Amino acid sequence: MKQQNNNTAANSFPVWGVRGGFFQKRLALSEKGAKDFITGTLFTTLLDIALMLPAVFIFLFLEEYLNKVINPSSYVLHGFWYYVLLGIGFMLIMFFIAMLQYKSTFTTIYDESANRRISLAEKLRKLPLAFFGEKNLSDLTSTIMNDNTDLEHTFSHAVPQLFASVISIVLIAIGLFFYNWQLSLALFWVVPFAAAILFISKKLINKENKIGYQNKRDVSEKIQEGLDTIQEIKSYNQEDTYVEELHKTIDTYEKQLIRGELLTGMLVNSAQSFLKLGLAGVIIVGANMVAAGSVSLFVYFIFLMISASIFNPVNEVFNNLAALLYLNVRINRMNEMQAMPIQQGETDFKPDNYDIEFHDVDFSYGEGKQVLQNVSFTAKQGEITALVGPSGGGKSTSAKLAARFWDIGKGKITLGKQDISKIEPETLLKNYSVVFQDVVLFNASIMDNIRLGKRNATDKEVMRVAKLAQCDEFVSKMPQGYETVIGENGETLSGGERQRISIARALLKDAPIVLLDEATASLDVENETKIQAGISELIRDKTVLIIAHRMRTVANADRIVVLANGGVAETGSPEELKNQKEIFSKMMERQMHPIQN
Ligand SMILES: Nc1ncnc2c1ncn2[C@@H]1O[C@H](COP(=O)(O)OP(=O)(O)OP(=O)(O)O)[C@@H](O)[C@H]1O
Repeated sequence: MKQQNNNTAANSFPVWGVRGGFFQKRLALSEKGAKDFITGTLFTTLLDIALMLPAVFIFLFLEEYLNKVINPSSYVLHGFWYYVLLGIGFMLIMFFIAMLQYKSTFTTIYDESANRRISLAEKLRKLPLAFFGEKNLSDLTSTIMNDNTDLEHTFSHAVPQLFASVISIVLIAIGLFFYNWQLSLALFWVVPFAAAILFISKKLINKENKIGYQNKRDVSEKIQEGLDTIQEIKSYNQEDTYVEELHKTIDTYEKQLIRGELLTGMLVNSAQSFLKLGLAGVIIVGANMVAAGSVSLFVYFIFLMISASIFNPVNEVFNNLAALLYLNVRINRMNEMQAMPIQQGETDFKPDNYDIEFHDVDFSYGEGKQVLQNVSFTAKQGEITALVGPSGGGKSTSAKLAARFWDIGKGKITLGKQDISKIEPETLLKNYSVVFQDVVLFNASIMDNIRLGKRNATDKEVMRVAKLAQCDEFVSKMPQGYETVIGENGETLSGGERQRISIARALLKDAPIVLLDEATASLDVENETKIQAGISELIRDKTVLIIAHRMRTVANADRIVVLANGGVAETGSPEELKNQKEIFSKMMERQMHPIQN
């Protein structure tokens, strides 16, 4: 069974070409979100039109009663209570439309925003590790959290209002032109000019927005960098330099913000002021028409009332103009993330055996230098294969490639004769227990941290593997034993304790392939010896790929692969390689007699 295409996998984000597809693509909405957006816009339009009801009420009332004052013999059809009921009716209509508009824009937008965040997080989960090497993590968090929060605001306030004000003004304008085209012309002549001001200024504001967005990201990256490297900053007395750089970055952002606000404010104010000329037009033209007797005082009065409030929704749009123009920048960022290619493959994977074979593998990280070249070796099931060699030779890279953390450039890596690049990464990784030197722990209890290896493991199972991994010794000294919470990334533990938890986790997972990359490097010799029993259980009958700088750790391996300068320099049993007197034997010598060397 082939894994679903990335675009359809998570909450249909975004599926082009279906109904509402235009809004989906343009506004980075889900299929449901696009439909909700259309409903929200319709209700906002209805509300904008309903806001004219007080004017309609006054129109109807005055038409009847003013007529009576001017012409006492005229007949009054409706009494006082009719107008009381009509007023209440209009108020109820406005109330219900406002309620529906609120629900269809605000409530649904927050649902959509939650879905969008989940969808982006889901996408991130599926991206290859290569992606995270190239991207700044604070930038990704900022896209998922901050950009989405800003979009929430823009989608609930500005975007439906933008569409609604255009639709409602066109509809009201058509009605008014039929009623009195001269006064309507006096009111609406300003619209094309105000639109032109905005259209022309859009480019300017967009340019400022782009710079402002980049500056904002620079600030959050700088803060993140400071937090990540706080230890180094303190130990090398770099506080002043860091604070100075942070000041500079914030200063640039602040200046840009002020420049952007001034520009937007200036352009928006000129467009808003221009719209006011519509009311002035009605006052002047209407007064002349009343004087000439071509329009009644009453119609003039009604037009004045409508003119005073008809552009209110547009002003609301103008007030959110910067956010509206920012929309594109943010949506492009999200679409960019959604469009990133993910690793795909078969989800139905049942190999005959668990031999890992590298066939002429070439690999480089991104555009950088070639890290592996023509690497070929086999790690057999039931055997321990040790990768050794000088630092930077490509050992960790090979171990990670064996689990498809990255995809290779040339050649092939197979597991049980099946090409791993054709197997869906999560399916593949179910077959691996991995212990790296950089252990990642969660701010949870020790029990839960170990249970990560097998979610449904009982407490008894967890304790058994914890004992094998020599966790008992330090856990028994903790206040709540296995229930002790170990802080963010296990900050309350030593390096060796963290590694033991990681080994217990791998023991619990009990997968057929075991990758141990400097898994015991942080342990002292005594603890490493004690833990060997646990490791022996972990690796029994499995395919084991082990990386260690300590030669005593790899001395019991069945096969040694020496990686140097990105290629396989030697391969054979430890005994064979010792006799060859090349890299491996020299490394052994050097560690056994460090002084002579
Ligand atoms: N994420 C990465 N992005 C770019 N280059 C990398 C990355 N990881 C490793 N490299 C480079 O790839 C080469 C091989 O690194 P690798 O970690 O595989 O070596 P190693 O043999 O495991 O070294 P060591 O014994 O020091 O751990 C090195 O030149 C290293 O700088």
